[in-house]
Order: sequence, then structure tokens, then C-alpha cells
Amino acid sequence: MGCMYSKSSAVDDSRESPKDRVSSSRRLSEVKTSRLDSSRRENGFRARDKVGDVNVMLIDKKVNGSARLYDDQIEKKIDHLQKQRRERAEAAVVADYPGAGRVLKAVEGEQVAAGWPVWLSAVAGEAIKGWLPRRADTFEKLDKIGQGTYSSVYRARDVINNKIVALKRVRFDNLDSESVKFMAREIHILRMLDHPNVIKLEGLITSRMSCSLYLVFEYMEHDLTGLASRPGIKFSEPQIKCYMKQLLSGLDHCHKHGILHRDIKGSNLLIDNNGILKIADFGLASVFDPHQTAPLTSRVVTLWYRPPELLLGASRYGVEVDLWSTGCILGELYTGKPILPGKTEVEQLHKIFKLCGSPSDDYWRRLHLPHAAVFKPPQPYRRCVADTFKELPPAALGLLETLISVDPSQRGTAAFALRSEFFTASPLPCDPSSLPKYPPSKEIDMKLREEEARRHGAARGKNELEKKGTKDSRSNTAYYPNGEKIQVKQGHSNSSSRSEIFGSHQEKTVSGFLVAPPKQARVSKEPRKDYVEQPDRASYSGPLVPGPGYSKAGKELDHSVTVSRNTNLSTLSSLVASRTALARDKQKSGPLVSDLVNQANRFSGPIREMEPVRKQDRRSHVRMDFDSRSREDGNSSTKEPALYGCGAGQNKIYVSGPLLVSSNNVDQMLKEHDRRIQEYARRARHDKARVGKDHAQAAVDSKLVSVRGSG
Ligand SMILES: Nc1ncnc2c1ncn2[C@@H]1O[C@H](COP(=O)(O)OP(=O)(O)OP(=O)(O)O)[C@@H](O)[C@H]1O
Repeated sequence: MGCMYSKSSAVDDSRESPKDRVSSSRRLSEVKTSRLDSSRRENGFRARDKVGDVNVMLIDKKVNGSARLYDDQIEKKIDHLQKQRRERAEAAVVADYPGAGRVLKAVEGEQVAAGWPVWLSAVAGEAIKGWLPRRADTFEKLDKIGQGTYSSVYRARDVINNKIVALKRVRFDNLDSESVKFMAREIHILRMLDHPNVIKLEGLITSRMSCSLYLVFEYMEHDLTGLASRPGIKFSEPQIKCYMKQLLSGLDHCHKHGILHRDIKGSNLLIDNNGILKIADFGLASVFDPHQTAPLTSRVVTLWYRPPELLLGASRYGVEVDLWSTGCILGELYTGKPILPGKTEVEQLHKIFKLCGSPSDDYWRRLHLPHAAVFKPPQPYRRCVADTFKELPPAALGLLETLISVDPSQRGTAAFALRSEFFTASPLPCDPSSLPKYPPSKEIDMKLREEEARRHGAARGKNELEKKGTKDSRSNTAYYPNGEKIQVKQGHSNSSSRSEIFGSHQEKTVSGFLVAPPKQARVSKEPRKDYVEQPDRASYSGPLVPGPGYSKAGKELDHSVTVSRNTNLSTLSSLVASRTALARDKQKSGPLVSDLVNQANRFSGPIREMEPVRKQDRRSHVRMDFDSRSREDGNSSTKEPALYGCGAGQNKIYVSGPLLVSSNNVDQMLKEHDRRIQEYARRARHDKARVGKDHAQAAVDSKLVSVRGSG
């Protein structure tokens, strides 16, 4: 039953009163009002009709021209619409990350009672379902063993189970549900997989009040990049087969469970002391849709391992993307160096076409690739895989030919590869347990070796500066854009974490972890021998060594950086490296070609969203394209040293940001940039979602108006 109300005075508006309502005016004192929460309803009031004992809604007549009454029917309608909207939002979460999404409120309550933080349970209840969080003080952090773009990884002792584990601290913003969902997807996918060649997630460390999360993994002593870059290591054919067999078995398991890894590369293939290889880092993994209904992003897979269709912008793809990367690993294991080390997406594609032949007309017709018009080479390239890899045993070449087919449909499957002659022809794969035992070796160790060598280089540069009267020899010198010198602390990329870990002998660190006893800390403080052995290898870019191609697709930066000639570009993300090289090149060979710039900029795709960063780009441009290939083709071996060779002693890095930092910190700086770009992207997504919500709200509002009108 409804009555007329006015906020300011009694109003009789018979136009608005259906017959079944009592159309008498009512005094405001007869209703208990509360302002509706949303600003979009700033003129609306939720109210309780004390007389009729029903929920009503008041719209302030000052704005709407007349006082309106909405009876409990309309209130129900609002509730219903709001509920629908909530359900749709929840369904969207589940569709995005099937299984990783929300759980029923009751389950959420149970999870929070069990110690999970609300922000996690509310967004990713499904991913943590059935698990209890582990407490930080049941682990003793030992040392930092890995630094990913999204994470830091530590070796730690699980004091309850008395075993060594790896703790991955994932970087995300717990107040941003998109960011939490992204992280939850990794957890959810890891929980779906159970195979000896896939890393096992053993638990999660967090607490109700915590805003961070650690993933607990079985500990793996090596990664393939670190292992392969160790001085003196050359894998035998049975060993290569052994690693390849394990990689393909793990992949086969992922693919059979509908998971695409989308970042297969050496540093993500972990190896333990028993020679067991496990695929790790599912941060970019995705649930694979065999019917290809939902488009996927093409900005995945680290550049050197990225298949041509992704470089061309494909958004419908499947297991073949992982098989391409696997082919690159196979070639690399045999040749001892990356087979397609492009510095930019354009150059990457060019290298692929030069090696694998340019795609057929049928390919372009069938695949409808977004960037086809721009990157279709004007003249065809002949495939020369067999010539290039003629030293490879025939069975290995056969498998390589299949895996790096330009046409994704020719790459087969992991199961198919496992049945290939490569694994049945002599010599057979060796048993993992027969593999040699190596001292711990990780990509990070290799980076430390590089850094050490860079410091040597910096010291040489410093001597030159000292000759010119520069005094400070202990701190790195950095410059403001105006050329003013600033001092920055001598930085080791791990220094803060190391001091956190080793610097205190208190029982627990601030983060709640136990710390290693002093004795161990002392031992660990000693520089690890393998970090510094053969520092002259630092510029070595041999097998599975991270370089520009190791930057993840979504993490490529697009801002202006000029690096001195003796900065090791292998540590820069691809776009930065290319721009760096080009800026150098520009100094040497005059102006850039603007149409190539436009072409390259068109190719940068979604990064456009990050206008704040891109605005700084204008000064440097990507120069590589198919027109430049003639220069490169003609003299590729001499051109690259010209771009990337080590010149004499400049130690400054010019960045378009506020600070100019020295080369020792470039990794950290780029990582920070990467992080910020991720942040921008996340915010953009978040804003988009908010706009979506606003639209939904507007739809509700308009429905209300029409209900009101018809009422
Ligand atoms: N279970 C583990 N045992 C030992 N080391 C590990 C383990 N997991 C990861 N690491 C080390 O930490 C590094 C970073 O981990 P991971 O690749 O999972 O993080 P990420 O942030 O996704 O990194 P990336 O930017 O390379 O993708 C790895 O290259 C590896 O060396």
C-alpha cells in the first residue's frame, strides 16, 4: 500500500497516484528517511513508512518537479535490479577467471574465520577454497633467489615440515580487485595442475590482517637459464633430450588441462638437484578455450620465444604458442645461444621470417591477423631452418622444423612431439637422476655476475672521471636532466632484501618471518663464489641467457632511455633496448625515418593506454622495420656490434624521467617502470570497470524513471 509523501510539505499529486494507492498527503514525520548512498541519487531518499510499515522511496520534489511516492513494490524492484547487477558482476569474475572467483557469502565468512584476509576471500575465494593460510612465523627466510617482474623469490625453511621451500612474494595491490584476481588466477591454475614436471604450489602465507601474500613452492636449485649460462656447461645430446622430454611432458599435462602457459623460457624451467625439470611461473598462464570464443591478448610470451602470430596481433590461439617457445628452447640447447634474439617486435618478426620463411598467402588469408597489412614482407623469404641448423642430428632438426613452423597449425601438439623420432632415435634421453649435480645456479646468479662485471666497467669509467677531477669513488654518480650531479647510494639489486634477511638477529623480521640464525647469516653474507667467477663472461650472451628478449610482452616499456655504450643491453626490456640502441645509432647516423617510427608506434598496441608514459617517448623511436633489413641483411654481423658493441667509458644513462641514474641501477629502474606501467594498466582496467558500473547504474535509474512514470 502506498501513500504520497513530500519531504518539504504535504503534497497531493494525483497524477502520480495509481488507483490502488492511497493518494492522501503524508507528513514527513510519518516516515523515517535515510539518504540514499549514491551521489547519483542525491535527490532520492530511502524511507520507512512508519504508518504503513513498508519501505518506500522519496524523490525530492525540488528536483523532480513533484513529490513522488514509491511503495515497497518499487523498493523491491530496486533491490531486484541491484541484486541482478551484483550477480552479473560476479558472473563476469567467474567468466574471466573460471573457478578463481567469488564464493558464497557463507563460505567467504568461513574463510575469513579460518584466517584468510577479507580482500582475498572476497575476490578469489575459489582459488583458496579448502586451504588454510600458513603463518609467516612458521618459515625462516634464508636468502633471495629470484627476482621476477611481478615477484621476489626467497629460499626459506619450512620449520613445521623441516624442509627447504621457495617463497614467492607476488606484487599486487590488495585494494584493487583486478590485481587480486590476476594473482588469484595464477594460484587457481597452479592448483589445477598436478604433474612431476609442473611446479607444485604447496601453500599460501598470509593472515587475516595481512595485505601481502607469499606462494609456497617446492624448492628448485636451478633454472635452465642459470644452468646453461654456467661457465663450462655444455649439455650432451641425451641430456638435451632428457630436458626436452620433461618440458614436453609438463606442457602436455598443462594443455590437457586446458592451460596455456604463455611464457615458456629458460628461466621459467626450474631444475632440481635430481635433474627433474618443472615448468614454473604461471603468472601469464590462461585457461584455454578450445572453441576460441573469447579473444585472448597477443601481448604474452617473452619476445625471443614469441611466435609470429602473436607478433602479428593474433587474439585467437591455442597450444601452438607454447610449442613455438619450446622449439626456440630446443634450438638454443643445441646451438648454445638463442636462435631468435630480436631486440624489438619488428626485428623479432623479421628474424623469424628470415629463418622460417615468410608465410604463405593462404596463411595471411586464413589467420586474418591485425598487423598483417603492416608487417607482411614485400618479398617472400625462403625457409632456411635446415641450412642454419645443419649441424643438428636429423631427428632433432625434424622436431625443430615442426615446432618452429610459421603456420601454427603445423606445430602439432606436445603429445605428438613426445612421440617423435627425436625421443626414440639413438642416443636416447638420459635418466634425470644421471644428470650431473651442479652448485645452485639461477638466472639471478648470472645477473649478479653481470652486475659485478658492470661494476668493473664502471670502475674503469670512474678512473677516467677521476682523471677529470671527479672525487667520489664509492657512490654511483647520477645526473638530473639539467646535468647537475646527484649522489645515489651504491646499489646492489638485492641489498634491501639481504639486509632485511641478514641484517637483524631478532627472532622475527617486521614481515613476521623467522630469520636465519646468525651463523647462517654470516655464511650467507659471504659473496657466493659462483656469483663472481669469470666476471669477464658478463657480456656473454650465450645459451639461455636473459637479454632483451626476456622481457615479458606485457612489460615492454616504451619510454626514452639512452644508455651508454658499455651498458649491457641484455638486461633491458626489449623496447627500451631498441630505443637505447637507436638513440645511439641516431648519434652516429643521422635522423630517423618517421614512417618507420609510425609503423613501430602502431605496433605497440595496448601500451597506448599508458599515455602518461608514452608522452615521454617522442624523442626516440624504433627504427627497425622491413626496409632496414636490407642494411642488416647485407651486413648483419657488422651492424649489430655497431649498435650494441662496447664502446669506451660513458657511464651515464639518460632517462626521460626525473633522475638520471647510473648503469648499476638500470635493472631496478626498469623494473620500477614496469611496475608503474602495470599499475597504469590496472588503473585503466579499474576505471573501465567503474564506467561499466556507472552505465549499469544509469540503466537502473532509467528503469526506475520508467517504473515511476508508469506508476
Ligand atoms: N620454486 C622455486 N624454487 C627455486 N627458485 C624459484 C622457484 N620459483 C621461482 N624461482 C626463481 O625466481 C625467479 C622468478 O620467479 P618467477 O619466474 O615465478 O617470477 P615472475 O615475477 O613471474 O618472473 P618473470 O618476470 O621472470 O616472469 C625464477 O626465474 C627462479 O629463478
